Amino acid sequence: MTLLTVDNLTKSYVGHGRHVTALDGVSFTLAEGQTLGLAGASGSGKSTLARVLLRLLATDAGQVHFAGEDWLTLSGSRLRQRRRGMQMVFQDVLGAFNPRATVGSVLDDPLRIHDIVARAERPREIAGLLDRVGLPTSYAGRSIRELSGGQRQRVAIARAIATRPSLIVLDEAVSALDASVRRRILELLVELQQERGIAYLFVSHDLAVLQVVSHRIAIMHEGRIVETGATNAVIGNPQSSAAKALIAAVPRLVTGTPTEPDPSHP
Ligand SMILES: Nc1ncnc2c1ncn2[C@@H]1O[C@H](COP(=O)(O)OP(=O)(O)OP(=O)(O)O)[C@@H](O)[C@H]1O
Repeated sequence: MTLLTVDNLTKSYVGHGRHVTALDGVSFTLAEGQTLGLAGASGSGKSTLARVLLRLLATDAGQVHFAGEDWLTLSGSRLRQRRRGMQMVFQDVLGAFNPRATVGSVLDDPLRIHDIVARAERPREIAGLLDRVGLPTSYAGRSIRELSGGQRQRVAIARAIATRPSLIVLDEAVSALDASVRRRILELLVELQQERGIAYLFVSHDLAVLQVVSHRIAIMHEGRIVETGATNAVIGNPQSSAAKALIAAVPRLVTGTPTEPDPSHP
């Protein structure tokens, strides 16, 4: 079943005498429980697309259907209600929080705002979320600033899954992490997807990361999707010059091996 349909999205930034077309007629679909990897060089429009989908940024034109709804026209209480279905993990989303905020309060927010479980149940739910992302439950009392980058991303993932979403948009979610930490976070994401049937839109400039998690890959270049296909077809036999350039930029990429996404080979 199709979960997300993006149709002809267009977005320009205007200001300081400049006009930049960041999205130029972007269309794609994403099925339930699947991962679409969105790759592209810096400035190709990936973050703009992620922000438009999350309703953090308005689009100029185009449509999005998400979970059967006309997503970009939702507003007010209906939008607030439906946001629980689409969550995000950004490069350092927790960096935007008050650094003194505790892990427990960061996880309590979505549970309270979206009324996921009764108030009395929340501490147990928070402990379960921490445990699921591989953190000790005692971390609920720690402040965000005490955590390493990898631990922060685990909390960000726990926060994203707290509302039991059908889609998580990840924007360079593992890019700032060391290779071994990155590999373990990718494994966790793959496990969570298999367990819970969550779809991911996984934005990264790094095709080696996308190869691990993606069922399909879309390549962005100058605001357009210039190529899309099954992960190993795109990596093994790229058609566009943008895809070829991204592949050339990752020497460790395993090309020409038609296998399923495998979390043990990042
Ligand atoms: N707030 C803004 N004001 C003006 N131009 C912007 C703004 N945000 C992005 N742009 C421009 O829009 C284009 C697309 O940027 P975007 O950040 O979406 O690309 P990206 O592929 O995510 O790149 P990166 O990986 O470097 O973040 C770029 O040319 C960028 O300079």
